Amino acid sequence: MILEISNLKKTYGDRTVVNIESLQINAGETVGIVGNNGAGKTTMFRMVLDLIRPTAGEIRSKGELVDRHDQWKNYTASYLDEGFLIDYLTSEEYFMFIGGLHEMTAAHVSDYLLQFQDFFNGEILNKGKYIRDFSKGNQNKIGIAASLMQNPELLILDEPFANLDPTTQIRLKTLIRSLKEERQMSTLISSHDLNHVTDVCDRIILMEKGLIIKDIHKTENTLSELEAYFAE
Ligand SMILES: Nc1ncnc2c1ncn2[C@@H]1O[C@H](COP(=O)(O)OP(=O)(O)OP(=O)(O)O)[C@@H](O)[C@H]1O
Repeated sequence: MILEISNLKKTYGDRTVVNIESLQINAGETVGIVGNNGAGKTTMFRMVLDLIRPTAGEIRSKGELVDRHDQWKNYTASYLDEGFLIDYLTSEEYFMFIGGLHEMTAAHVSDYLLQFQDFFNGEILNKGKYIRDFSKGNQNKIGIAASLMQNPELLILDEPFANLDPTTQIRLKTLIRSLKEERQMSTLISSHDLNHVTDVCDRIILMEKGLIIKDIHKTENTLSELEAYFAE
């Protein structure tokens, strides 16, 4: 079990925005989190990554409480938003910086980036631009590629398909699938794109007002089931 959540609550004032009794994520699963604006997806991710403190409850990664231990940081990578980037660096400088944190040499970083040629689609490297001057979609690509530099066992992405062009959306799905197959990587993806998320995930969790309303193992009916739910 890579992640185990129990009785997790986050309250702001008198509003409970996350209220998850129990959720378990198994190693190798690709899990999509769907739900309308304000459902609590990002807040849940922030608690899982120990970026904000729960009001109550526990989050364990491989059995260890994430707010008490650091071991999970060695195998957990994430890209939630552009706040994860360093906007006054160029993309190359940023990759070198992140690579340095993982004890990669400059040559190793350059070599690593070769596999992202398709994903970057010629828009990321050698542009002589600071990260702040890239489009949101291209910032996404930089953040996702950088998050994967540590060879994570668990990857957490917040709305990764938003702002990506259709070609890159498809390439991102291919990338996630191949990392699952090659390395048994587990992925948590929040998304408003029901098509992409049901396509790439084996399990879909539907949240509403902080609660888990459905936890579905994907079948050929899942997309239409979700579409019917959101059409109501
Ligand atoms: N720091 C905060 N103070 C007060 N309320 C907050 C805070 N952070 C989040 N919220 C509220 O918590 C609720 C859940 O927000 P969250 O961003 O987790 O939802 P989400 O499912 O990620 O939504 P979206 O699909 O719009 O990204 C929202 O109503 C939001 O306004």
